[in-house]
Amino acid sequence: MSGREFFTTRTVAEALAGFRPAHRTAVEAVALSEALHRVPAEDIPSPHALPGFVKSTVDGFAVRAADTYGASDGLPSYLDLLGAVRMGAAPTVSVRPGGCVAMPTGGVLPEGADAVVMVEFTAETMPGTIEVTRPVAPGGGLVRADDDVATGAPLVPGGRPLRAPDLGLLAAAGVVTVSVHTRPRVVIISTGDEVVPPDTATLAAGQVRDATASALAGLVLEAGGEPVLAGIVSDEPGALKDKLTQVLPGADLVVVSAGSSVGARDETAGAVAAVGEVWCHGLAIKPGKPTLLAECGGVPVIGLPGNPLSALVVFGQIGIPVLWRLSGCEIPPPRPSTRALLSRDLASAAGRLDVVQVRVRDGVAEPLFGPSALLSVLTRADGYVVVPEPATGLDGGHDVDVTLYA
Ligand SMILES: Nc1nc2c(c(=O)[nH]1)N[C@H]1C(S)=C(S)[C@@H](COP(=O)(O)OP(=O)(O)OC[C@H]3O[C@@H](n4cnc5c(N)ncnc54)[C@H](O)[C@@H]3O)O[C@H]1N2
Ligand code: MOO
Repeated sequence: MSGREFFTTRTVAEALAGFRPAHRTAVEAVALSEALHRVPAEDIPSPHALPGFVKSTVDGFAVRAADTYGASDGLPSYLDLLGAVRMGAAPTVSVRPGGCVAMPTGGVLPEGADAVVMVEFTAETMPGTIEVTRPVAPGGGLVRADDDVATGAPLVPGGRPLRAPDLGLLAAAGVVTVSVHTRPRVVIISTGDEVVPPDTATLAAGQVRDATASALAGLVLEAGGEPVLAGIVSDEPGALKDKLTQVLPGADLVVVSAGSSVGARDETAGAVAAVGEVWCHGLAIKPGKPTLLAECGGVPVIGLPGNPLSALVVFGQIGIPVLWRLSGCEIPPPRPSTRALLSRDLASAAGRLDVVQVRVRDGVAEPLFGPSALLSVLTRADGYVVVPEPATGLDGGHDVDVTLYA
């Protein structure tokens, strides 16, 4: 052990508030079919009012509301049937006092009418005469031309990933291409002389297959980024610096796993300092203390702990919020969560954020313990519980928030 230590330890809250790259990815036009989960750079205004015409919301008869006032089973109103509106076509008749026009749901309200009475409250007692047994107020049974969206009003907000209904509203307004931020290119570098590619059939003593890069690539995809696997870099002095110099020009974010601790061969801090500026080295989080945050020529660089479990936890807490910001996402999607009864006490240190993996069964959250050298804890977990920075622990027997894995 060299006697080196973490010099610039920060809390997770400080990192989320202070490690906020100014860089945003470029904007590109994409077809609606490609736009799910992409982030519009700005509000997208509606070129037209929606639905665009006064539209019946029920099957029934277009009427003048005043002609139905006081109508009841005992004392119905009788109206002359003047014609019918066809779906998808302009009305060819108008409604005069004492008259009505048959309406399908979704039809255009004819001139002269101000409401639609539902067919359930009518009967054709004689051919051409409609009996109405319930009054309808003006505006009843219809939506106005701009009730959904007014001309020029935003269809969807900028800075929020597009959801399925957003695509529907854009399509309804005839907006078939949208300007969205490009997916951040996240370059993933694994380091360590012992780390070999996952397709290595037989391991020599002490070798491990690269678990972290594949898992990080999955997290990047889930968060809307484009993972770029840049391979495994040896612990040889200078190798990581050369790799960083090579990948930085094409990267929006660089993630380096392992080599962030304080051991004699831990190279990340030196390599990053040679090409940029270290923002913090050491994060008050468990697991994941050996984390390094840096900026190299405007590109954020995250040095993750070597243990894959710790690397994934830190990427979830810090890397994904950074990725969202890079992609122009000012309104991050909420992570799925549930409330569950914590089965036992959790101890923590004040000032440190603890991320505890849990299984959730029948509303009870059972912590999964084990050294962070064991990755399978994450595959067995249903989610995690956070012990926030100010707390010294959480008491068992109380409900806690569990963030769920999708
Ligand atoms: N004296 C101290 N020693 C350690 C501390 C500390 O604070 N003081 N922290 C421990 C913690 S916690 C972790 S996490 C590790 C992090 O160290 P490094 O970031 O330098 O990572 P390595 O030592 O290179 O690797 C740790 C472990 O993970 C395995 N590994 C690395 N990369 C991969 C990969 N891509 N896929 C699968 N497994 C990987 C590596 O073989 C090691 O077993 O430091 C502790 N020590
Ligand atoms: O932080 Mo280590 O990252 O606890 O396994």
